[in-house]
Amino acid sequence: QVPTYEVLAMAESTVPTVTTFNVNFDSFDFAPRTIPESGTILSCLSMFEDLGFSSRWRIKTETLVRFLMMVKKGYRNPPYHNWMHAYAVTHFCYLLIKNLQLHNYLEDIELLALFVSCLCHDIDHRGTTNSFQVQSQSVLAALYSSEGSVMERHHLAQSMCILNTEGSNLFENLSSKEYQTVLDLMRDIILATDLAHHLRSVKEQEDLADSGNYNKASIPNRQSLLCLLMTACDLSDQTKNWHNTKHIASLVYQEFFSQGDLEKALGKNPLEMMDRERACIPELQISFLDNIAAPVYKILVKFFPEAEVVARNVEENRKHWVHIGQLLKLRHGNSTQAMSVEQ
Ligand SMILES: Cc1nc2ccc(C(=O)NCC(C)C)cc2n2c(-c3cc(OC(C)(C)C)ccc3Cl)nnc12
Ligand SMILES: [Mg+2]
Ligand SMILES: [Zn+2]
Repeated sequence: QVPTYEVLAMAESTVPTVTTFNVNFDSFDFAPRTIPESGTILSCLSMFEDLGFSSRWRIKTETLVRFLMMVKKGYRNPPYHNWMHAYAVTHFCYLLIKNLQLHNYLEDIELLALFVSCLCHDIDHRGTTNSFQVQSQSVLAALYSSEGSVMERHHLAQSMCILNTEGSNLFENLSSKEYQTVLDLMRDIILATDLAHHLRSVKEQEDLADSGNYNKASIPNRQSLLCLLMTACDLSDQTKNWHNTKHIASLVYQEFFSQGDLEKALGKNPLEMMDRERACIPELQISFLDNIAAPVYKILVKFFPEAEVVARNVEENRKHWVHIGQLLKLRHGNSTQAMSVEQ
């Protein structure tokens, strides 16, 4: 945790330009997890600058640095749902804004809300699912289970606390109307990161893309697109090279299997994907790509053909999983023992 004044000193002297980190920083092929965690705060600073948010919304560098440090500190350290996930998700949002002329589809304040939501969307995640909160009768379930989206409501509440803290309120110079709007948008966007919400909304997003009738003047159209873009950011590790994708799978299953261990200890039967005795990772990843990830990027490409490369990368990664699945079958017969991800 670099102390604020050091980051400030660095920031005040030169907020590094985005390409200071890597000339490829604004390309869909760039893997943000190659940035060391120690450089992520400054990298977020440079993304705010580069997107023109700091000047457009009169965000003081000092306030922005404090906000970023509070958000980063707000994340715990489970294998997957940690600060580096939030940073990678935020970087993909930066890529979308830089490469897809989103201002022709969304209002400026919606782009600000989307970008800040990416930073905050999983804050204080414990590495367990909504259903685990309910099963284990956690405090968060007691607070939010009647409304559903237990973890997402908590991520939102934590984000609001940071914005309400003196010195880290990013939106301090927005008008009261803008302020209310950006908070309402963050609520809709962060609640949209609940997988259950996504599965209910994806058909509508596909129909909108297929209709070719997207209308920037339509609030429901804009809301639908914002949810699609948020999910595309949340899953963006699947759009990078195989090395990245394989690494992410091992992080996700470390988290899932730990939850499965907890559920067994509670005398519950975990889902197969959470049970290290039963899960077959290649199979599970192929169905995750087919049923959840690939459809999101196919719809994205229908809206934005120039994003074609990300959908292609997802297909490439699927091929790798098929290959690994075949290798496993050859080596271990058809045993369904959970195998570490080889190669
Ligand atoms: C590599 C990778 N494998 C995954 C395998 C399975 C699942 C899973 O939840 N299956 C549940 C059954 C009922 C379908 C999620 C996986 N996953 C996510 C993810 C996405 C989420 O939700 C959004 C972003 C809205 C889609 C929420 C949480 C997570 Cl961990 N991120 N990366 C992964
Ligand atoms: Mg989440
Ligand atoms: Zn996430």
